[in-house]
Amino acid sequence: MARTKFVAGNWKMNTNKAAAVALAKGVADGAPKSGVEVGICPPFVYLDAVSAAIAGSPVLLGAQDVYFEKDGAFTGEVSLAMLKDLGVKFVLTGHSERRHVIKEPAELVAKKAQAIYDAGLTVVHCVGEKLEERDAGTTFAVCQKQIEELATSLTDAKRVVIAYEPVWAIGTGRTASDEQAQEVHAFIRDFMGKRWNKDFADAVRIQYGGSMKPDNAKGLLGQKDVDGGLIGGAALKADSFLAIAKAGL
Ligand SMILES: O=C[C@H](O)COP(=O)(O)O
Repeated sequence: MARTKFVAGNWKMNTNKAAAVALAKGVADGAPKSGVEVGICPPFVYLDAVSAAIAGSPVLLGAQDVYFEKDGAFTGEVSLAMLKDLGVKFVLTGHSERRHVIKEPAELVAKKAQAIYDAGLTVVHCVGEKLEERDAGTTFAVCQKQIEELATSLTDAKRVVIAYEPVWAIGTGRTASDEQAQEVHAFIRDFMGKRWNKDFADAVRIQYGGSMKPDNAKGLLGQKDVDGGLIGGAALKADSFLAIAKAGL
């Protein structure tokens, strides 16, 4: 099954309005028109400006988070309708910073993933073990439990993306080796084949995230089950982000 690679930049809580627009324009100007999908997730408050900056380009607009309710008294939250209004096509769920820093519980992650899918958008569901979990030999078990947050009623493989992000590799400069990444990606695909079915699992894209840079992207993206990347630090400069995206061609 040929899977088009998907490289997404997660800007996290970085940039200001002028920098966000300039970065978005830089990415839009240099993004490959085919062969690899490219997306960017600016902070909520810059989504509108970034949406305008990438209009007419192949770059997909993503959001870093969302709330699962449709509307109402949920102070500080942002709905899927609001995101769709601005042209958002995909939304992250279960990012390790939300799980471990913000302490978002698995039940809430699961509700968000379901709501994103039900709204017709793509879910980029992040999974990954902490260092102590890797050392304890529970990497596969942790990833499996986090994949199980997705209901099996999510059957459109085009709109389900998994991002495997070992927590010990995020923002640390310490990347999983090509072999370590491939081993977990293969496990995830195999597990998804059992939980959904093989056709679904063969079509789902599994991104790698965690200190992916231009110099290690080719090796990681060359692995059989690595279908793209979720990029943090290196996505804050258009040239390094585009170099990673082009490594996926
Ligand atoms: O969402 C992106 C990941 O957390 C990776 O971040 P990083 O590339 O800065 O390690």
